[in-house]
Amino acid sequence: MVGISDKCTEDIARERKKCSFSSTELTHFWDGGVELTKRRKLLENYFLSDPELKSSVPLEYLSHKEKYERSIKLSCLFFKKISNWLEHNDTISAMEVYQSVLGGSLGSAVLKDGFPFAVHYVMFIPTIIGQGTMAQQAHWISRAWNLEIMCTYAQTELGHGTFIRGLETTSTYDPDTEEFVLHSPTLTSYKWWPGGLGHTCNYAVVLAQLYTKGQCHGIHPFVVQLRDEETWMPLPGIKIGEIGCKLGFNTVNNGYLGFDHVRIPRDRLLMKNNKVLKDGTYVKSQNDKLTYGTMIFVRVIVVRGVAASNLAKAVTIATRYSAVRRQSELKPGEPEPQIMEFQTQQYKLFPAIATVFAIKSSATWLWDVYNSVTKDLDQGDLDKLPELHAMACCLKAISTSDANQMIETCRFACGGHGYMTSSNFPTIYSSLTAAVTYEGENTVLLLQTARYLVKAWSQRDVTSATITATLKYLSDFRPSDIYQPWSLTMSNLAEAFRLVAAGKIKYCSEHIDYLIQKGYTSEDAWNATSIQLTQIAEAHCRAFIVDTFVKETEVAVVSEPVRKVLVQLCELYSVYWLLKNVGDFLVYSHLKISDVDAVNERLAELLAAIRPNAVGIVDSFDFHDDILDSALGAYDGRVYERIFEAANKSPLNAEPVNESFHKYLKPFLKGQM
Ligand SMILES: CC/C=C\C/C=C\C/C=C\CCCC(=O)SCCNC(=O)CCNC(=O)[C@H](O)C(C)(C)COP(=O)(O)OP(=O)(O)OC[C@H]1O[C@@H](n2cnc3c(N)ncnc32)[C@H](O)[C@@H]1OP(=O)(O)O
Ligand SMILES: Cc1cc2nc3c(=O)[nH]c(=O)nc-3n(C[C@H](O)[C@H](O)[C@H](O)COP(=O)(O)OP(=O)(O)OC[C@H]3O[C@@H](n4cnc5c(N)ncnc54)[C@H](O)[C@@H]3O)c2cc1C
Repeated sequence: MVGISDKCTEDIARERKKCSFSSTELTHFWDGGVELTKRRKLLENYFLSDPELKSSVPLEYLSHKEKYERSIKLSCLFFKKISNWLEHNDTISAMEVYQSVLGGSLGSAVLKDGFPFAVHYVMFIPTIIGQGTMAQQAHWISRAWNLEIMCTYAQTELGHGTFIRGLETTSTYDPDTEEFVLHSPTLTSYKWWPGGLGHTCNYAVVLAQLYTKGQCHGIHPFVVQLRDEETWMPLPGIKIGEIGCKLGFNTVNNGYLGFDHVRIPRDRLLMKNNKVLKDGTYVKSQNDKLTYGTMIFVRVIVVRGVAASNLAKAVTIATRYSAVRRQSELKPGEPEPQIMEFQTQQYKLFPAIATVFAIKSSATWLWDVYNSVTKDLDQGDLDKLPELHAMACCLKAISTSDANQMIETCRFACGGHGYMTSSNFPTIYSSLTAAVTYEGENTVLLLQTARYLVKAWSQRDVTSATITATLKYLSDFRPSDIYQPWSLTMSNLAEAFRLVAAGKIKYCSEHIDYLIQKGYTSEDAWNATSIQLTQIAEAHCRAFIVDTFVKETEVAVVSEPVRKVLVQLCELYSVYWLLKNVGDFLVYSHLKISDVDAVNERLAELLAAIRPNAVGIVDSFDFHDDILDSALGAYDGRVYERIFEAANKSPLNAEPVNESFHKYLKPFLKGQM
């Protein structure tokens, strides 16, 4: 084995030497500034140097029960450590610490398969903030924040996840006792999926149909105690358990929950937006969609915290591996090349790198808009809520769906070794692919954005004076019939994406109108157009992402070599997605068949231009080896030794002959069985 390691480390060191820009500078850009890089590293050092948070046996070799028990032990140690940090350091805010633990990648170094406490922070506390009165916030946030109680968010039921108006759990107000009575009338009304619900949480926000004075007012959030605070026994009338093994998230303790006429006080209804008075009178808020606010928040944080972050990990592993893995021949008789020399390999990796940066720039925009709209909502101004909802839906859907496919491609790019658990692809993939479904299944979210776009199309002339920035291209739209020469400038590419989006929105709107004229109901016309409707949401989202990425490369405060890399990635993102949907560009933009060769040429040029910098670019994501947790992707490139070390952690290798030989195999082979 001597020599292999040296060769790999030499290969990867050579890659770093030929980099044309400062990887550290790009790290600062990625983190949002030098100071933020420093703070991230400080936190990583604090947590990752603690031997208590390290596990000797890899998670995959534990039983389901052992995995859960270890996840609780590690979560407690981890969150205790967070409290200690916050007590002794005031340089980094609590919000930032929790963001890097739950929303960044740090947590995954401790609990690979997810935290059973995550929903407590990511959904329960935000729901109390968004839906609770000041008094409710004071009470519940302080209890939850101080970890006196452990909570989850129970919305989805066995029968309904998407169509939340169809939830079946009831909460009926009894004015005589000033209580609500929670009940699960059917098996399908059982809550199903909430993170930590199984055995970890003793409180939950429960979404239930509110009945008062014999009338149903739709779904509302209630804080419900599920388990005794001392004994942790389920309270009377509460039927609770864990939902069993899943593709991933096996340490998240997703649970089920049913109610048998469980009584809770009136003030457990979160009443910031809607109220029930003591006598049972219902007081409605200005917009019933405010109840859906927590979902917007999670969609917003998933874009960067889940999609960009997991894709960045996957492409770091695959790119570093491609720099040290040698295979086949490019030219007869020459030494085996690094697999990254193959153009097809570059095509698997570099668009994924570009997508990470593209998602990140849109995620930053989304987070800023979320914060500004939240402030407006607090002042009673709901004007920008529809745009935020539409953009959160399509960005969550497109970012997770791109990351899902590209993580698989990164695994393919690593050949057989990518299939090993020690590559870390299985965990990265399983935690990301869950996000395609949770917090709004992606098709459903694209249709939400499409609904907004079709409405905007019909109003584009009337509202052009006040139209929001993300829709301005609709009021500016002129069909591309008039010949204009095609050019491969970034401004022309961005314009082409807008033309495709506008052209497809126009087509869908006209198709719906046509079907209605033919006698379809508007609902049937919508359903009969829904494949194209999901595509308009994607086209709108791509145009937005390209636009945002272009603007970011223009204004980024970086050196020219770094800007050059960003511009190449931005162009690659655009050219890659153009060629993936070339038919649309031929139909709706100024692109002509005779221009397509030049676009393909440009793709090849960009791949070749990015090639020497590829390792440097993924290095700039600056993943600590413990966070990447991959035999294929560690910084030093010692791939083969790590694969071997990981294999030897298999419990089967602890003894030379397994007892099953004596019990079964031997008798079988000797014909004695
Ligand atoms: C960084 C790390 C972070 C996280 C990772 C760690 C841990 C977390 C892991 C997992 C957590 C997962 C948690 C969950 O999954 S919780 C459950 C989430 N569930 C969903 O998302 C359900 C999806 N369904 C819906 O959102 C809705 O039901 C619907 C699909 C939108 C349909 O609702 P409906 O009432 O039928 O609405 P429509 O009739 O279609 O529309 C009416 C009207 O309302 C507008 N609308 C819809 N939703 C919202 C919203 N959220 N905010 C604002 N406005 C909304 C819609 O556009 C329409 O407007 P019109 O003007 O056109 O009438
Ligand atoms: C790992 C994980 C963690 C989760 N955590 C939580 C949690 O903490 N709390 C919680 O409450 N929930 C949680 N969920 C539940 C999650 O939010 C739902 O699974 C999700 O919203 C999808 O709903 P569904 O399962 O009912 O899918 P369905 O709606 O049944 O989807 C099935 C198919 O039907 C299609 N479909 C449905 N409606 C439409 C439509 N209107 N138009 C077109 N197609 C449609 C979908 O596109 C999909 O192809 C979690 C789920 C997972 C996987």
